[in-house]
Amino acid sequence: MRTLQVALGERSYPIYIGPGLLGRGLIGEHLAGGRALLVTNETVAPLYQARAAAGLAGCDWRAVVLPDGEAYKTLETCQRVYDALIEGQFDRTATVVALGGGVVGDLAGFCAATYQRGVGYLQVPTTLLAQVDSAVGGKTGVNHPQGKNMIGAFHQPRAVIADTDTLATLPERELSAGLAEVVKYGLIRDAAFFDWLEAHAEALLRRDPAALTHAVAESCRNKAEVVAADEREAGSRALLNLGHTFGHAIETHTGYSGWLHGEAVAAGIAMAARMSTALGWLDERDRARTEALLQRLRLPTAPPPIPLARYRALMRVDKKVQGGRLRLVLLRGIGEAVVTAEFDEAALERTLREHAAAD
Ligand SMILES: NC(=O)c1ccc[n+]([C@@H]2O[C@H](COP(=O)([O-])OP(=O)(O)OC[C@H]3O[C@@H](n4cnc5c(N)ncnc54)[C@H](O)[C@@H]3O)[C@@H](O)[C@H]2O)c1
Ligand SMILES: O=C(O)C(=O)C[C@@H](O)[C@H](O)[C@H](O)COP(=O)(O)O
Ligand SMILES: [Zn+2]
Repeated sequence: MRTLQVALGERSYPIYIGPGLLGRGLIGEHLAGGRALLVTNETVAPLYQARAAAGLAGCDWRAVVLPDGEAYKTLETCQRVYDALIEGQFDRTATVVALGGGVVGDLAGFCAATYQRGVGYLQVPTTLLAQVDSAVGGKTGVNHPQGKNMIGAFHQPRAVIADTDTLATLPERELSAGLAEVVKYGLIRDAAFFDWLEAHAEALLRRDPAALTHAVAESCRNKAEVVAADEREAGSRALLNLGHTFGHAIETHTGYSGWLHGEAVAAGIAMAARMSTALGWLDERDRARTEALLQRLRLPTAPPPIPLARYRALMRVDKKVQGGRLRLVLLRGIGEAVVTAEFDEAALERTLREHAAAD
């Protein structure tokens, strides 16, 4: 087992990474003596609820099983979690245990942040995307029909327990989606990790355990450092949004179904790279390396056709907009990104026009 730490003073917490962690009692050890509500979904429950129950042996807990899918990451679904907490007479010593992918983690974390003005929660991620990204850092929330993650709260978990055995049952498409966020860390701050990903793309796709564990651990290390430096995204944390302004627009446009978050982020990263090259900031060789790696990982590098005016409007529904000005994460090189509003609009226009549908 690897253990990392997210260093946030009194809100610091461990990230455990390794095989066989679900049944090892780690969940029970982090309940701080209170009762637990396990939040999971209809796909994950039959696969892993029994193993999580072994990790909760001797504890007082119950479960709520939600419908599966990004389209259910809504306030309406939160209501089901609140109902379970109230019907189960959970008090402020309760711990919410999020067992599942990023949808379950974001939603259960938000319920924990808001139930009785805030109770503790544990992230027990079972997708690659959740293990490398969403379980770490305390961004919780749900979608609004007009914009991704528009309702939410910063609320750090008490621990992250990433059992890498769960990745064995992940559909191939979901594995690739998680790899999009892994590539992101290489691009924004870790050129050596990007080189490693180029050398190990096939090993990752065939789920070589050592390669997957390394990818999870290096991703968590990078994310923990970024979050520790800027917990509430006053500045540098926004780099973790590489590709997301383009990508969230795809997810909203498609009604949170059809495109996976990681797929939309991959297309968004490729678009951010093209725009960076159009601005003269990223050389063509590094842009081509970026696109080639995403493609080898079986990820899309272009958005679906979206009318230009709609794409522009969707991109403005973004938490990085300040004073009406769009800010984007753009690349200066592999391993070097900036968040900026200072770019030539023509480069953005050109990037959007390349793929736009007729208005
Ligand atoms: N909070 C953050 O910092 C952050 C970061 C990145 C992404 N996100 C959010 O995370 C979400 C995407 O997360 P995701 O990619 O995990 O999607 P997801 O939660 O929808 O999970 C993907 C699919 O895999 C299934 N699944 C989960 N574990 C499985 C397993 N071990 N075996 C088989 N199937 C399994 C799920 O039921 C689902 O059908 C988006 O809502 C995104 O906005 C949040
Ligand atoms: O943790 C962060 O910060 C991120 O930006 C990670 C992203 O991968 C994630 O998709 C996040 O939810 C996007 O944040 P948002 O603030 O743009 O909704
Ligand atoms: Zn993301």
